[in-house]
Amino acid sequence: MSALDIRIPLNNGTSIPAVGMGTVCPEDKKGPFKKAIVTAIVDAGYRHLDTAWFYGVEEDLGDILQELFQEGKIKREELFITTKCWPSLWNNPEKSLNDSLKSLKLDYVDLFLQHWPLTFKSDANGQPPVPRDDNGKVIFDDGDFLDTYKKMIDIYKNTDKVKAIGVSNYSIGNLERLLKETDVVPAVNQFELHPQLPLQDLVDFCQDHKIVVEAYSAFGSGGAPVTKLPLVNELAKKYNVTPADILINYHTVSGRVVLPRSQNPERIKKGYPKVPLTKEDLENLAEIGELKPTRYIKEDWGKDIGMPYW
Ligand SMILES: NC(=O)C1=CN([C@@H]2O[C@H](COP(=O)(O)OP(=O)(O)OC[C@H]3O[C@@H](n4cnc5c(N)ncnc54)[C@H](OP(=O)(O)O)[C@@H]3O)[C@@H](O)[C@H]2O)C=CC1
Ligand SMILES: O=C1O[C@H](CO)[C@@H](O)[C@@H]1O
Repeated sequence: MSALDIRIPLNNGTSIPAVGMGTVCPEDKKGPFKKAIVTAIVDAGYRHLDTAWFYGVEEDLGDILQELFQEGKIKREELFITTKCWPSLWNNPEKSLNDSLKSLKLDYVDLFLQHWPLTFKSDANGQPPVPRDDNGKVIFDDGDFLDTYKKMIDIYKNTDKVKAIGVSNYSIGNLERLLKETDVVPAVNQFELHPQLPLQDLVDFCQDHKIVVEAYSAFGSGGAPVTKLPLVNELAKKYNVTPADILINYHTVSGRVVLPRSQNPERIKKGYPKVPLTKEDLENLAEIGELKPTRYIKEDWGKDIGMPYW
């Protein structure tokens, strides 16, 4: 039984595979990228890819997908593909989406996210992606971050380019504003989440409003520090699985999506078995972060968005 086979219903009547392959690709891993994606889809059975305009991988990903489609290894409709609008294109999400579709060589994505509730002051092509002044400080635009989501609603309602829309890195306060001022509840909210950062209030808020939670950096990002926690390793021994399996199931047994990244074909091929974590296991895991919250992705532009423990 594989966690890769679990699907979670979305509030637009479709569903999403609970485990999605993360596609952030460090510069030194660009070589193994193709092998990683092909292994994920063909050998491991991943059906969900999480990418973004910002990641700089969409052109390569598009080439890889075309090859797989042409070889008959997978069909477009069997895949769930997410992309995201970066804050440097906050006032033109349609351009962000069109750029992504062109690079990915796709007609539509299954999910289009606002990457951050932020506005950067960049040019009409979204360059530079992160504008900074001479002191290195991020240059924000004076627009309203919610305008991006409002324009995404227009795309959702008036085109066939996206099956669902959602948000990422939205705090409770940002979601409250969105729910008050717009008429499309985001299908998902994607944010950092793992036993060292359980964010139970935000998770509950999302689930109460039928917004599926997507966990990013579930291993703690580069070097996978969360896999090294003693309790995670004890549970791995108890269930005869790997620490990574425990961290994936921490989300999937709770009805959440999780987006692991790996460039290691052996790890990818193995996939993730279902692990019957108990309520007590989940509470003990979350207690780690309740006692000592630890966030691994602490981009300087994110410190004022209202997310706890920045
Ligand atoms: N919306 C947003 O703002 C953000 C979204 N994301 C999304 O989430 C995805 C994942 O998050 P990310 O921060 O990239 O990284 P992860 O938390 O998934 O960690 C990746 C690291 O874990 C290692 N790893 C993978 N599998 C295992 C394993 N079985 N055992 C031990 N180590 C392992 C990888 O090494 P190796 O390659 O050698 O296996 C790599 O060093 C991103 O790719 C992106 O799609 C991420 C950050 C922000
Ligand atoms: O999605 C994202 O990935 C990077 C970090 O890996 C982060 O800045 C961005 O939101």
